[in-house]
Parts: sequence; structure tokens; C-alpha cells
Amino acid sequence: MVARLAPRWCLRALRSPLQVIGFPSLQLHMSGIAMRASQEDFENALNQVKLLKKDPGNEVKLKLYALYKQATEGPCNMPKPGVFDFINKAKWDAWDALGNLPKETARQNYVDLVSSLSSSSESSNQVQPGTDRKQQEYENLVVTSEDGITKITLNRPTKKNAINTQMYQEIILALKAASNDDSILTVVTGNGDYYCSGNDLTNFMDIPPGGVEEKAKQSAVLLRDFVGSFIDFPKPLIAVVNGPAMGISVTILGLFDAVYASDRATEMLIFGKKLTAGEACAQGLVTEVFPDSTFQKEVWTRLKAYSKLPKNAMKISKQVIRNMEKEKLHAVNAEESSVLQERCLSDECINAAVNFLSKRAKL
Ligand SMILES: CCCC/C=C/CC(=O)SCCNC(=O)CCNC(=O)[C@H](O)C(C)(C)COP(=O)(O)OP(=O)(O)OC[C@H]1O[C@@H](n2cnc3c(N)ncnc32)[C@H](O)[C@@H]1OP(=O)(O)O
Repeated sequence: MVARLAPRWCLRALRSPLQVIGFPSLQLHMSGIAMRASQEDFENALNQVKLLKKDPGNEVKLKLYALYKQATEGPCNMPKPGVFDFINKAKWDAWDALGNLPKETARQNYVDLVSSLSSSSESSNQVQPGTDRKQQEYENLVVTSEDGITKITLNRPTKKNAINTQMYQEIILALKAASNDDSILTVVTGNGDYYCSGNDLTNFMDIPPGGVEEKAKQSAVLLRDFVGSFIDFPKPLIAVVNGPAMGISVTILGLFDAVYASDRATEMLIFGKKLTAGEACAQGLVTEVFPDSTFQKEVWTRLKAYSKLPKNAMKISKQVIRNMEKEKLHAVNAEESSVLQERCLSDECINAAVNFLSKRAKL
């Protein structure tokens, strides 16, 4: 079976940072905050932040400050401090940079950031520096950080790393955590002989009480959020395509900053046709192809060298390039997600999924 759906696509020199910037949660009260589902999570995060054993650094504290203000007061509404009022200006800049980010999103980002800080400070108590540091437990992913590189490994090898509904959510969460951690590069790769066989076709079988229309709607929202998290990812993002890649795992490769493929990745299935890694490279979908026998060694040597390059310069370069096209990418994503909602209900899609699943049904 081939991919059947449409192709897609600072502030330094502060004496005592904890005191100088201060944790927002320690300064501000919770009264009058309009919260919805995540109020409890947000309150927990506000408490958790006080328990951090390690100073997260000024950059992170500014992010926490900005997200807190945005989550509780909305877009920056304070007069801009003077240029010599360094600290308040840094805080103002961080808040103002969030623009019109909705309060709910800011609240969620605050919770995610605190969660990534808590898990990294817990695990840093257990593991020696320089060793592989596991960040958070996921059911379908293994996420580790080492040498400035956060590696997100798709981990359902017995299902060729097909992406089930929970795994989509986990990838979104892992990308959010990676965007806020102290890594320089983020890598996505697969465990086992496949990179990824695309959408888990059994997702279509899990019909909610609202019926297939409701399922199609939920899938469209999930797809939009999933692809959106790649569009918005702020740091250099690299795909290490260790084996065949299919469906949605291929169509999002265009949103990575570099794609390294093993010459064993011979099934980059797009347009219903098998493409070798070399052909995908010729088409610009893959950056470089390596012999399978030396793939891991060559790619990781290169990525470790890249991780020593100036962190902020790389991040800012990526953001400048991405910002030029972000709006358009989000518009295309929204359009594609609504087309998906429709196509999910088509005979072609249903037949393809049923066909695949019935051949594998354990009778
Ligand atoms: C939010 C909605 C987004 C929608 C976006 C959609 C775009 C897409 O991604 S559509 C999906 C595209 N992918 C496919 O069509 C791949 C389907 N799978 C296959 O064709 C074959 O399994 C594959 C060529 C990958 C491997 O073939 P084999 O080497 O012969 O292995 P098996 O077929 O025995 O597979 C082993 C095991 O994995 C399960 N599997 C593999 N891929 C998927 C998948 N995409 N969804 C669900 N399950 C998958 C397969 O069923 C086997 O499981 P068991 O039978 O339990 O062993």
C-alpha cells in the first residue's frame, strides 16, 4: 500500500538571576484568571516552578515571565521601559514578543515549559553530565538529550512506527518540550527497520460516539495541530531517515531543516509511487543520502559538529527564514486539514484502510 492521501506538506550580566528577574509565580497572584480545562495544570505548574532545584537561567525565566503575563493578562499592555532599565525592558520585550498568542496557548506553553524543566532537573540528579538524559516518559516515543541534541525516536518498531492517535499527541508534546529545552538541534528518527509507515490505519477504526463525521473532524484537528507544531518549531530540526518512510512521515519532511536518509530508505512513498532516497534527494525532499553501512556514524558525527555551532545564531537564522513563509504554511495546513476531513469519509479512503486492515485481521 502506498501513501494515498494528497502530498503535503537575551540578557546577561544579571547578578543573581533568580532574585533579579524573579519567578512570576512568586510575584503575582492567581485571582481573576479566566481558566478552562488546564487551570489545575497551570496552578500545579506555578507551584512546581518554586520547587525547581536548579536555576533555569535568565532566558528561561524570561520565557516563564512572559508566558505567565500572557496567560493571565493577555497581550503586553505596559508602556515600554527606557533602554537603560535593562531588566524591565528585557521582561517587557519577552512579553511583547508573544504578540497576540491566545491566553489558553500561553497557559499551556507555561505548563509544558515547567514540565520540561522539572523532568530535566529530576533526571539530572540521577545521571552524570554528558550521558544520555531521558526527558519524559512517552508510550510511543523515546526522547533523550545529549551533547546539545534532543533526539525524538518514533518507537513502535513492530508496527513500522505507524503513528497512532496518542503518538501524534506525544510528538506534539515532545516538540513543545524540545523547543523550550536547552538543546541546540532536534532530531526525529525511527527505531527499527522503518523510519515510519505513516498514519496508523487503525486510527480510522476508532469511531467516537459522534460517528464517522465526528471522527473525520477530530482527525482534521489532530492533523492541523500536528503539522502546525512542525511549522512553528523554532530550532533547527533534522530528520534522520533510518529506513523506509511513508505517508504523512514523508509529506512533513519539507518542514525539516535537513533530511538525512540512508540509501536503504527506498520507499519514500509519495504520489503513489515508490521513490528511492536518491530520487527524493534529486527532488529536494532529502538533503543528503548516506550508505546504509555508515549512515548512523556519518550522520551523528555531523550532527554533533553542528551542535557546537553558535546556538542563538542558528535558531535566529531558522526563525528568519521560517517567518517569511509561516503564515502561508499555516494557511495551507488549515486548508489541507479541512480537505482531509472530507477525504476521510470518501470511499477511496475507507476502502484503502479496510483493505489493508482486513488482510491483517487475526481471524
Ligand atoms: C490524522 C490523520 C492524518 C492522515 C494522514 C495520512 C497519510 C498517511 O500516512 S496514510 C498511511 C500510509 N501508510 C500506509 O499505507 C502503510 C501501510 N502499511 C504497509 O503497507 C505495510 O505494513 C508496510 C509496507 C509498511 C510493511 O510491510 P511488511 O514488511 O510486509 O510488514 P507488515 O505489513 O506485516 O507490518 C508489520 C506490522 O505493522 C503494522 N503496520 C504497518 N504499517 C501500518 C500502518 N500504517 N497502520 C497500521 N498498522 C501498520 C502491520 O499491520 C503489521 O502489524 P501486525 O499485523 O499486528 O503484525
